[in-house]
Amino acid sequence: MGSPTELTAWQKLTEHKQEMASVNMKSLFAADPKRAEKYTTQAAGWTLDYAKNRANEKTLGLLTDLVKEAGLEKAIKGMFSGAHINNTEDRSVLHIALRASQAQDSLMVDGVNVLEEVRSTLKQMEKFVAQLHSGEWKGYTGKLITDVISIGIGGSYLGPKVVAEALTPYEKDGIKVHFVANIDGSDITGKLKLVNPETTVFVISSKTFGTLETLSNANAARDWFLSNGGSQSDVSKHFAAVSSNVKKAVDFGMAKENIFPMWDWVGGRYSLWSAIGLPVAIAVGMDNFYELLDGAHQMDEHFRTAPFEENLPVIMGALGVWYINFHNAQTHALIPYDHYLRAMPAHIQQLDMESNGKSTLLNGDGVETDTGPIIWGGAGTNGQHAYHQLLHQGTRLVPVDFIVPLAPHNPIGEHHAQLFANCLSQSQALMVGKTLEQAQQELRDSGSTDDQIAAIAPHKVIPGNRPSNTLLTDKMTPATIGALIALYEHRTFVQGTIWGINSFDQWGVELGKVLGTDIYNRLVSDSDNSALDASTQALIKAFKKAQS
Ligand SMILES: O=P(O)(O)OC[C@H]1O[C@](O)(CO)[C@@H](O)[C@@H]1O
Repeated sequence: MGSPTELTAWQKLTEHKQEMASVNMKSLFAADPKRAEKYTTQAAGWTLDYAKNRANEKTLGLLTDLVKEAGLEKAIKGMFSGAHINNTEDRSVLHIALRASQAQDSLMVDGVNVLEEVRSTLKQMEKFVAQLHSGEWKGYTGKLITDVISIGIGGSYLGPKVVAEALTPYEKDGIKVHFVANIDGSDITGKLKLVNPETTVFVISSKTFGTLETLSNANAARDWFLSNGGSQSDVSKHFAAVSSNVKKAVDFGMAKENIFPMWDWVGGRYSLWSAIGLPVAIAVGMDNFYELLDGAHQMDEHFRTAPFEENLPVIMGALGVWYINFHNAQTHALIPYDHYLRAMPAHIQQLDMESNGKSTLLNGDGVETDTGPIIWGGAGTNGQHAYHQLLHQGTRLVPVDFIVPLAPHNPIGEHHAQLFANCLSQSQALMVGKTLEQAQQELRDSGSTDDQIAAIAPHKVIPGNRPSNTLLTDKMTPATIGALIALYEHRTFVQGTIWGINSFDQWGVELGKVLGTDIYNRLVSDSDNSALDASTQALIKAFKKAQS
């Protein structure tokens, strides 16, 4: 596909944007008492209320036309059948296979039934998790394992970390799971201070087993283990790996049976459902891990089969494009009103920005439109006392997704009712805003003079008409969290398909890696740096001076 600007629906949306310029969401609600009902839809334990958007029936009709014209139906079929939709790496994109239903027994990709591989890996995980929790697996001095440190970065870290944190209420007793990612030595140093080498297992998660940060941290962990009582022959009792590079993991000292496979058809940022999710399974048990997979599968089935007009990832993806490309929204905020889900925006940020931060169309031409937005956010209500000011009165349009459960995990006092009320009040305030007349009246009612009203009222005006979605679920469970993350995975794919880009490669990351190695070599040698730019030369000099 070429540029989406060539699509008829895109051109109609450009015109339609002008028609909508004077339409306020408040008037859309006033004109249609059924608006909330009409623009609410459900799937996999989630209700999406998308009524607070700058959209009417025509907008939504045109957005549906757009996804159809962009070939989403074919793209979905391609993904679910294992076609090589990652064209630049000539790979299938099959995170959906990692959570396929047990009722499906084959998914043939390039002559291999990938479901057999997935299921045998799940069995291997089951065994490993059971051995750790039952106490059958012991450390080198015969003590029970109390801590697992997962070492990985990017997709081999964020997804599992965020989900493990989100599932805190489901943690099994006995084993504490920690995560290390950063090459900054403070990360691993801090975690090693918490644990005992006799009772700690390290899981090294790296699809390639070649990532600088992960290997450096894995080596530091092994050195620490060896210098604190462990011997080389004990390494296999304390280190496991998740990787598609078995040879490198064996060379490190892992026993073959403690190496969990990965496949090139799973992208890093989509890999938490594979053995990369092992730390999650250890933290919450395989039963909950299976629930997580099942929730994601429910969303997959919804995405695959529901009409686009009722399809959550399609609606959210298309509305996102409406704001990014037709309203110049540069960012999109995710605000979970759930303490355990507070790190979710970071995972979706990685998922979306590594996927859709692209400037080249599938056919190799440059894009003519904006693509993936900056994804950001954080937990409500904390953000209300920080960045929400910009959401309400700043100059930028920031579409928001509010995510909130109906029931809390920790019902104390009025906390949950207050949390829920705050969530609703934010989406309401973003939509209704405050007019100058309202601000003036408020000041008048509180006894302000005319001069004071004239000076202060303009500052109290809140433009309103700012869009948001609300995602509601009964409770944050493994299944609903699985479905939620799958929803965002598919939303990303919908948008990538509309823009005509490949959401599944990440060539941009490579340049930083290559230059990082080059500069590291310069820091630790007497190389001639005169060909480098003056700024980089000076910074290298500063580092070397500090070491001398
Ligand atoms: O699992 P690996 O091979 O260590 O890679 C880690 C991460 O690095 C990235 O390539 C980005 O640098 C991610 O896509 C990936 O999840």
